[in-house]
This record gives sequence, structure tokens and C-alpha cells, in this order.
Amino acid sequence: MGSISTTASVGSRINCLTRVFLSSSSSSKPKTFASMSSSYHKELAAAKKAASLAARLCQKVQKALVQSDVQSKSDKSPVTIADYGSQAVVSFVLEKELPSESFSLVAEEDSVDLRKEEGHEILQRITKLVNDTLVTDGTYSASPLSAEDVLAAIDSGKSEGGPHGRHWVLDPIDGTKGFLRGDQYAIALALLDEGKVVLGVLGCPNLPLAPIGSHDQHSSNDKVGCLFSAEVGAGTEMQSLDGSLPVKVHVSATENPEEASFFESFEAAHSLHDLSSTIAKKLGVKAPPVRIDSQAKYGALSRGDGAIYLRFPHKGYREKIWDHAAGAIVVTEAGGVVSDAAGNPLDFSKGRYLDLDTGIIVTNQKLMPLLLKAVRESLDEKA
Ligand SMILES: Nc1ncnc2c1ncn2[C@@H]1O[C@H](COP(=O)(O)O)[C@@H](OP(=O)(O)O)[C@H]1O
Ligand SMILES: [Mg+2]
Ligand SMILES: [Mg+2]
Ligand SMILES: [Mg+2]
Repeated sequence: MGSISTTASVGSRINCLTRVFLSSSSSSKPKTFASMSSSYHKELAAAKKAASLAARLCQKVQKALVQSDVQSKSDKSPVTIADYGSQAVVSFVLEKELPSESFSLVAEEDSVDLRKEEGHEILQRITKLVNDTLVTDGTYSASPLSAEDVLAAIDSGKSEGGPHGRHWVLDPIDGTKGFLRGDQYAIALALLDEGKVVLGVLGCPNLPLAPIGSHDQHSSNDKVGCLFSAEVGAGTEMQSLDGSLPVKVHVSATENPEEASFFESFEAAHSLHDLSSTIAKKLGVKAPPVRIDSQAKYGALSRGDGAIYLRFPHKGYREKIWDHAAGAIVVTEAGGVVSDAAGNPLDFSKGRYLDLDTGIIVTNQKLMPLLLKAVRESLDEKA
């Protein structure tokens, strides 16, 4: 099976931004959620502001990335000055915007390597980057953050989360490998309340505003940069990162697997491509997989680009909550379903890890029973 890998330029096919919204509002799902009252309004506004500013920082770094901006973590995965800078910005903005709330943040990065002698220079660069970014907002006019302030902001992310109280969940750059390639990545921020995801924001600086993954669209519009936001009971919205009005989005309404296309990780090390391909074939999916990095997959799915996301990590890998919390609510509030391979909803209340059966599957409500059957059969055959 072939694959399509999207880059920042792949959006250059659809002319009119409104077509995104027109094509994605064709779902038959009743829009009852639109009238429901919201209890996380303030938090959602703060999350959108934090993710937008962090996206600005990441865009600046991605444009001028050099070798010394990238380091290797103890598990050999990459981390960049933008991962650290984004985490510091989000942490700082949330605390500033919500001063009356107790602050708990479960986030991917920590400051251990930056506190070492060898980390000194990179810390100075991150500190400058964070201050330059905060200045662009205009509302944080107090004195610039010191390197120590930046370390403290990063280390606010050490919370263990869990089933009680409120916890922010942050992936400052999801898809660091995509970020390094110049491809897709996301700033993913969610809020847990008593173990449930109640809001989520995905900043996707390289995701085209026009639909991706379809083969029959022609346009010269290559505008990129999407901000998805979702609040429990209130639906999912998308706007451009540079500030268009938000518009409601909905997952694909297709009931026919032959018409459905599916997303998976670009990185084969992150998900078993062969297994996805077996499942897709069994289901009757005709189109080749769309391989993109990060939770941009959840964002694209929430507006109806493609209908299925399959993720089957290699044996022994434990999924982290920040890799899925924001994406999951963005899709479910747009009318989709997110489950593990056994059909159970993801449980974000267990701390920093997700304990789940085999993999993560995402689609609309109509296709989920068929998809689960194909997953079960394919897993049985593989065993
Ligand atoms: N062996 C593995 N299997 C599954 N996921 C992995 C993995 N190694 C890293 N990851 C996770 O995959 C995420 C990226 O997902 P995707 O493949 O959809 O782009 C990474 O997020 P980070 O880039 O934030 O570290 C990381 O948490
Ligand atoms: Mg990482
Ligand atoms: Mg991640
Ligand atoms: Mg990350």
C-alpha cells in the first residue's frame, strides 16, 4: 500500500477556507451541544492563549533550526529548545491567566538536563526565546523571566495527575520528529477534572486550513496553522492560528468503509503499519493510509479529513496521557469515538500513563462497530 505524507506545503490544494467548514459541517449529528452551558470557559480561553503563544515560539524555531538546538533525552528520543520553550510558555501563561486556581500540570519535559553544566548555553537560548515570545503578546509587561524562572516554569509540569482534582496535561511539542523534519507537530493541552478530560486545545502550526488526505481536491491555497479547541458538552471548533473566527467542526459522517481513509503515524517505530493495513483491508478501505506526525491526526479527523485513526505501538510501549488527552476530546466533541483495541474508552485518571489494551482506534460512531470487529479479527490472526 502506498502512503501520503503531508508537509506544510500539502495544503496547497483548496482555495477557500470556508470550504473546510462547509465540507465538515455535513454531519447528520444533532447539534444539541451548541446550546449547553459551559463551565470551563475561562480555562478554555487561557488554554487557547497559551497554545497559540507556544505555537508562535515553535514556528520561529522551526524556521531556523540548527543542530545545537536539538538534544537527545535519556530514552534517546529528541528534544529541542522549542519543546522546552513551549512548555515554559504554556506553564507561565496558564498560571498568569488563572491566578485564583490551584495549578497542577502533567507535562512531558523536565529541566534535569538544562540544570547541568552542559545545559547552560541552551538554557540561555530558551530563556531568550520565551521572553521574546511573551513580549509579542503585549499583556505580560512585567520584567523578563530569568533562567531560573524558566526552569521553574518547566518543572511545574511534574505533577502525577490522577483521579482527583484538576490537572492540566501538556505535550509542548507532540511529534518532535515531525517538527525536526519540517512536517506536522502539535502543541497539545488538555484539562482533567476528577479524572475526565473536560477541555482540549491542539495548536497545529503546519496543518493546512484546507482538508488534507483527499486525492480529488485542487486549489492554490496553502495557508497553514490551525487551532482546534473542545470543551465537554460544547463541541469542537477550529480557527486559524493567526486569529480567524472559530467555526464548529464535525467528524466524517460516512458509513461506508470503502469511502473512508485512515490516518496513522509517519514513524513506523510508533505504530505497526502492517497491522493497520491488514485492518483497513479487512474493513474494505480503498484509499492508502495518510501518514502524518502528532495529534494533528486527531485535529484532521475532527473536521472530517479521513474517518479513521489507527495506532498500534510495538510490544511493551506504554502510552502517555499527554499524547492523547487533547486529541481525544477534540475528536469526541466533534462526534467521534476514541477507544482502545478492546473498545474501552481511554482512562486518563491513572497518572502519567494510559493503561490500555493493545492500541488506540478512532472513528465515527457508525463505523466503530465494524472497525472493532476488523481489529479483533486482525489481532486474532496475528496472535
Ligand atoms: N516506540 C513508540 N511507540 C509509540 N509511540 C511512541 C514511541 N516512541 C515515542 N512515541 C510517542 O509518539 C509520539 C508521536 O506520535 P506520532 O507518531 O503520532 O507523531 C511521541 O511524542 P513526542 O514527539 O511528543 O515525544 C512519543 O510520545
Ligand atoms: Mg518527546
Ligand atoms: Mg507526544
Ligand atoms: Mg512532546
